[in-house]
Amino acid sequence: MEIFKYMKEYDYEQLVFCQDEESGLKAIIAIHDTTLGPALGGTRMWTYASEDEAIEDALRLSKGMTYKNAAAGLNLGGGKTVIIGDPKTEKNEEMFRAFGRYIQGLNGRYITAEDVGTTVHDMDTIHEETDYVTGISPAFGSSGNPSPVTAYGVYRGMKAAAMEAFGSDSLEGKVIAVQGVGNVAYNLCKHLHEEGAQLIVTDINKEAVNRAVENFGAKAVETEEIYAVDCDIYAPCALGATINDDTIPQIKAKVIAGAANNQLKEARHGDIIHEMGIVYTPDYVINAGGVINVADELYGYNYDRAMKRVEGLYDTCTRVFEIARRDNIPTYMAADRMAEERIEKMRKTKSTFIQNEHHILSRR
Ligand SMILES: NC(=O)c1ccc[n+]([C@@H]2O[C@H](COP(=O)([O-])OP(=O)(O)OC[C@H]3O[C@@H](n4cnc5c(N)ncnc54)[C@H](O)[C@@H]3O)[C@@H](O)[C@H]2O)c1
Ligand SMILES: CC(C)C[C@H](N)C(=O)O
Repeated sequence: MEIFKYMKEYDYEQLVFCQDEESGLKAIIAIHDTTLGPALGGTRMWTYASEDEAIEDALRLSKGMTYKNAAAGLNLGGGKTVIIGDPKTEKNEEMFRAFGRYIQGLNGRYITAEDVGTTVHDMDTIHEETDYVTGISPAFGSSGNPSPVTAYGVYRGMKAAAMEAFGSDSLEGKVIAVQGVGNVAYNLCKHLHEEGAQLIVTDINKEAVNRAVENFGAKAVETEEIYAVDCDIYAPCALGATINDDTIPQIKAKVIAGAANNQLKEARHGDIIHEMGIVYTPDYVINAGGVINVADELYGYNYDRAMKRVEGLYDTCTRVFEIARRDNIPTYMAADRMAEERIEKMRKTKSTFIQNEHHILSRR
């Protein structure tokens, strides 16, 4: 992989490789853009097939966080970490302590939180070494596990999408196909079940499926069957790239709205589903609840304030649909436009010189 070429193409600021032999830490922190503020984004632990795959994931996910934070109206830039390893068997305390020291070394340019493969407990361990970590235990006055809040945001965004597609935001009686019923999607299913939606679920983890079947009366299908089921809404809540050349021809849903990051395998897949008349709720807009929640910790965490902001994702999604209609473009492009406009405006404002008294002239 030609790293600098890739970084230049998408204007990345910094890539940090962190290694600690004793604990087995191999981490990559990617900082995409800090125009709006310090880069905030979670730490993913995953069994990557190669180092290139890990680097690419860190880069892609950190850029996603720049757009997510900008679209959510947060004064934060985008960053992300990937740790190479199996989160089930290769974690240890020293690893997260060593990683915490690397974060501390960035002196606030990057703030972390949970992502796939990491937990509140891991964030607490990082916190032993640095304050630049969110999503730690509520006992520290923090916001804890972001997943239930992400789920609430996805639920709100899904209602906005239903309004756009069906003319009503009620999800009662709607058939919703949920792919992956992990931390976020389990909580999402709860909201959907309470509103009277009918759920079809799948997961590679049978226990997760059984939980949704038992608690929410969901119908279970095999993992490869989920795309083709008869449903109103498809909710991708596992990993990315599930909207692709193979799956699109199978999809019967009129709405795609889910928690997963990087749902479109390539941008052109967003064009194809747009032409098919599917209302696609851009991933980084609808799944911003978790980051909105952890970002509130920067001001002294207040649950009600954070939830009110997450509730507003309904309006943010509606705004994206409006821009898409106004400019006659797919929704993924409308979301990018919204985020980029905000960053560009701030970039221009920041070009104004501010006396920061850092040089000697201001003191003589
Ligand atoms: N947790 C958050 O607050 C948050 C915030 C924003 C975005 N996201 C994104 O949402 C998605 C889900 O996050 P999570 O925290 O619930 O993760 P999770 O690991 O708890 O859940 C993911 C689930 O998907 C299942 N899965 C994996 N591959 C699958 C496949 N091929 N088919 C079906 N199921 C499969 C897993 O078994 C697991 O149960 C991720 O893409 C994550 O990046 C999460
Ligand atoms: C900061 C987090 C809660 C990050 C979350 N994993 C996301 O992708 O938005």
